[in-house]
Amino acid sequence: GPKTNSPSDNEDHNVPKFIVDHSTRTTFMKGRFLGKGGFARVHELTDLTTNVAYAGKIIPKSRITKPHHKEKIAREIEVHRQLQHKHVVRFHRYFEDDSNVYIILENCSMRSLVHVLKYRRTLTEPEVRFFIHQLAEGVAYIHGEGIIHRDLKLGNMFLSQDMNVKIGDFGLATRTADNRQVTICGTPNYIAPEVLNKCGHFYQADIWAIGCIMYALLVGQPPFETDTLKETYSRITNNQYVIPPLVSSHGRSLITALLHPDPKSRPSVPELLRHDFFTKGLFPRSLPTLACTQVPQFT
Ligand SMILES: COc1cc(C(=O)NC2CCN(C)CC2)ccc1Nc1cc2c(cn1)c(C)nn2-c1cc(Cl)cc(CCC(N)=O)c1
Repeated sequence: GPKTNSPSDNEDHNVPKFIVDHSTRTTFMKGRFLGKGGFARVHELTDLTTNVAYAGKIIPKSRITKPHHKEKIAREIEVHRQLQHKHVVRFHRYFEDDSNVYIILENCSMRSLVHVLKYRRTLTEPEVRFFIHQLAEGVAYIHGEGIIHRDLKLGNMFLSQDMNVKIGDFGLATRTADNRQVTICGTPNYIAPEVLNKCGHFYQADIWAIGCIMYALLVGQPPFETDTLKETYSRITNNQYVIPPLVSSHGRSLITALLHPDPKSRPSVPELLRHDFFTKGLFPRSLPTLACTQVPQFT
């Protein structure tokens, strides 16, 4: 269509085809637009030295207007760059030029579980075992590094070409050390009651989010979803949700434990990984990419 001439639009779109990281003299070629989130527009960026394609978050500096914007991006980079695990999106590097900040991340070519669930509506229990187990392994690693993600959701569970879960987007993550600050910076999707009631934000809030994600994958929608944020928050505070009969007894038992209103009563990640939901049911070693669009046949 016609090139709009509004400055904001141009500044977003005027990223050159070739982007140079002068600190390492690496040139990236900008490929197709993958999507956007927060201040970032994401393109496929290919490192011309290695021909490896990445997901490059491009953040125009002109959009980083307030100090807390800068802090949020700095935090995302500072937290994410130190993490290295099979189920965490690999942070490749970051650099900046006069116009933009570039965050170069592992490309997850099967996108995220948001897209899988949109297409499939619900997943089978073996698939949910596969995905939730990988998510929990990644969360165990992050917590072991003293980090709380604080915004675990389907859209942050990226999928690699071989259908493995990669936890991404550390924009709201925090260290347990500076966990005294209880303000919620964003509106995390699966916000835990103790966070809503400002009783502090600890590892158990991520466990709660895993419960919300597990429920959404099995049932097809999140446990506390209503038409208004006010009603949703009221249901979260009152722990008001229903697990439909289609969910197995082990699935029901695990969801109930993860969504316990008292954070101290929720299972730790190691307890979660030992739950009968994982040990007493078909647990696929891998998933075919076909599972993004149809029910896979488990042999
Ligand atoms: C090949 O890999 C991808 C493909 C696509 C894709 O097909 N997007 C289509 C492109 C065409 N348009 C019309 C619809 C979206 C989307 C994401 C891909 N990979 C991909 C995307 C990735 C990452 C890794 N890998 C990471 C890490 N962070 N992000 C990331 C970050 C932000 Cl801020 C926003 C988004 C967009 C969310 C979305 N709609 O998927 C993604």
